Amino acid sequence: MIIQSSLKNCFQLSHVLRIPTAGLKCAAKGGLILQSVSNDVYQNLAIEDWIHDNMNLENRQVLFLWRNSPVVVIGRHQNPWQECNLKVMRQNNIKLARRRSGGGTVYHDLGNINLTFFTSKKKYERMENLKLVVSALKALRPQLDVVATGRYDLLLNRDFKISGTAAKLGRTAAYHHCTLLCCADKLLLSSVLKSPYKGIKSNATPSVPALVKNLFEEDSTLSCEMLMGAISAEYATHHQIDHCIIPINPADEMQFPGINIKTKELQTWEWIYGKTPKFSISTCFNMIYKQSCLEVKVYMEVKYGKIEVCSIELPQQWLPPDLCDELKKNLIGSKFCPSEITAVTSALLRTGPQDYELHNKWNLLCEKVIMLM
Ligand SMILES: Nc1ncnc2c1ncn2[C@@H]1O[C@H](COP(=O)(O)OC(=O)CCCC[C@@H]2CCSS2)[C@@H](O)[C@H]1O
Repeated sequence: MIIQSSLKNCFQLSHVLRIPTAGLKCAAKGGLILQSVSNDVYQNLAIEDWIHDNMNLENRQVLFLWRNSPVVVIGRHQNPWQECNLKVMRQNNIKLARRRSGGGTVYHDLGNINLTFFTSKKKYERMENLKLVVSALKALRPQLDVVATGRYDLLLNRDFKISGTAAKLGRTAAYHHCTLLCCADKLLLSSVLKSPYKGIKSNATPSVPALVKNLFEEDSTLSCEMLMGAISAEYATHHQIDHCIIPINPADEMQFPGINIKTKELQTWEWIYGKTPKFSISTCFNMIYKQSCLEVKVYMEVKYGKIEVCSIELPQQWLPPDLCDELKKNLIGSKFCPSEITAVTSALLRTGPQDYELHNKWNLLCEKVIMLM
């Protein structure tokens, strides 16, 4: 594998990537292989957007290789509360990202490779790309049993998923991106992709869970570097271009004008959580107070990630209705998010009942409501 830092024998990157303005059209044709120097998911997703929006892909195909630090990546139309365990993610410092393509939820870490195939909309062909990946794997290890399925997964030994696919089709440009599991943390993968939240109803796209395997489990001599080298070599042969991988820095505003705004947007709460399709949650929990247990029923409707409707049912004799109403009133309009609800309830508790027992009961109720998020 040749990683070109000098860009000798490669297209001049600045020339190739610059936005085509009225007078400046990117002249270079053929294929291009880029690899991100960043492991930041938001930067890498932003580069995908940037290439999609700014590069002239009419006569050029681009393969972009990238890896991320631990993150769960949900599809454009998904509900993170339905798809993953946000508590476990917070505890393990695993980020959450929403991508612009549709489809299901996947887990990434440095043991997972991402491949993005950019083409014009006309040349967009997912099966061709997956066949290229299969050929690359076969070239590296002929004994591997890897096949592409009708839903564009790659399966190892018939039963185990090693790659998942999603795509974005623009007006003229398109990209198909897929994962490839080399040696990701499977324990974390399965624990973060299990939602503990019950009673959610929505029209969000559900994921299709599968048994997964790392290629490393089949052959422990394989590494991400070898896999990326083999895939880029296959891509170069297929497109009759030099096998050179151009490293790119997705924080380079000079090279990618406007990239930092794109990165910031992908990091906002409004994009990650706020784009969740409207949903409702109908659940109940038990509260133990002074050796007695009572059941609390909660119903909420959440739109743009914010609580729109809220009802909390609990015995009147336990907590005066006006206190419960006060809590509901303050929850409406707040983000369905533990840090925001903690701030809201802490402010309420400061001005709330001075009576020691009522204060404790109210505090307990607030804590339980926060745990739903
Ligand atoms: N990294 C990875 N690779 C392959 N399969 C995975 C991975 N993580 C989880 N899974 C399994 O796939 C299902 C979800 O399958 P489902 O088919 O619902 O979704 C997908 O495959 C989406 C792939 C998106 C690829 C993009 C490429 C760049 S950014 S993300 C999940 O429940 C697990 O069982």
